[in-house]
Amino acid sequence: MTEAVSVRGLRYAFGDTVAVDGIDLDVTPGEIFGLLGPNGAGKTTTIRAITTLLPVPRETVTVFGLDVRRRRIAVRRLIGYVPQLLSADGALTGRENVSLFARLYDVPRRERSARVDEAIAAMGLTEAARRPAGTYSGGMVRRLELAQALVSSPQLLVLDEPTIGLDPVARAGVWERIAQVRRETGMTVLVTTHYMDEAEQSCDRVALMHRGHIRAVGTPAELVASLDAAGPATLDEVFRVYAGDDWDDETKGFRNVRQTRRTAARLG
Ligand SMILES: Nc1ncnc2c1ncn2[C@@H]1O[C@H](COP(=O)(O)OP(=O)(O)OP(=O)(O)O)[C@@H](O)[C@H]1O
Repeated sequence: MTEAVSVRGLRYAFGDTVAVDGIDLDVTPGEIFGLLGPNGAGKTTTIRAITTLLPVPRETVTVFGLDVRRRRIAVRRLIGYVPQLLSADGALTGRENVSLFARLYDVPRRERSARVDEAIAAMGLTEAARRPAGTYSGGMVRRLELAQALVSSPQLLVLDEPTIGLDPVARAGVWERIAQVRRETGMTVLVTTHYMDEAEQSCDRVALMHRGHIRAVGTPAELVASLDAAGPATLDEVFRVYAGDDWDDETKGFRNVRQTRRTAARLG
């Protein structure tokens, strides 16, 4: 089977700073895959390589079998990308914002209006679409940005920290919409986040990234089970083992978490 994303030995440095240090990664078509890690782990750099925005060597990254270096334009047509800092134009209505992207993505004129309406509806913004985006809440702006990315009907939706800075209700709303789109279209979703609880609930598989390396890959349940904790562990705890202060001494990290959990269990 052709993977939606395949990364082999990707390394990327900004001067002396090695942001990504030789990672391998496979994203299966149709899954919601979470790339998790703290600030500076290398998540955004990885995403930018996958979305053709960084010059990477040939045969290190493919998207649906297409090499991102050699087939840049074809790859871009397959991807809907919502970067961290994108923002909608507050002076335009929601619908105008999405229409702008439909034109940018070259959505055929005949289909444009229907596709704009579909993307807006998928993000639950039909009522609000006539209002200027400047009147939207943070969660609505994020959902509008998702609608912008969806209007080209991408096969791979790439989201960099889609819920950062949102309140818990708005965060849940964004994830609900992402899950719904995946259910209805079978679209592959690659998402970065540092909210472990969200990843645990919403991602089929996750990769834990730390200091440019991928430390573990699996379903949230597999990773939690791998911790061998005394009581039910959370992905947050798994992550702390891999990315916490104890990371330099892995064994000690595992022992510490187990110890903490045993103590907690004893204390009731
Ligand atoms: N344009 C750049 N120039 C120099 N260094 C950079 C640049 N972009 C990223 N870096 C460095 O590369 C490393 C990885 O950054 P990256 O943005 O990929 O991490 P991240 O996991 O996405 O974190 P964040 O969530 O904070 O964006 C960091 O040490 C960062 O300072």
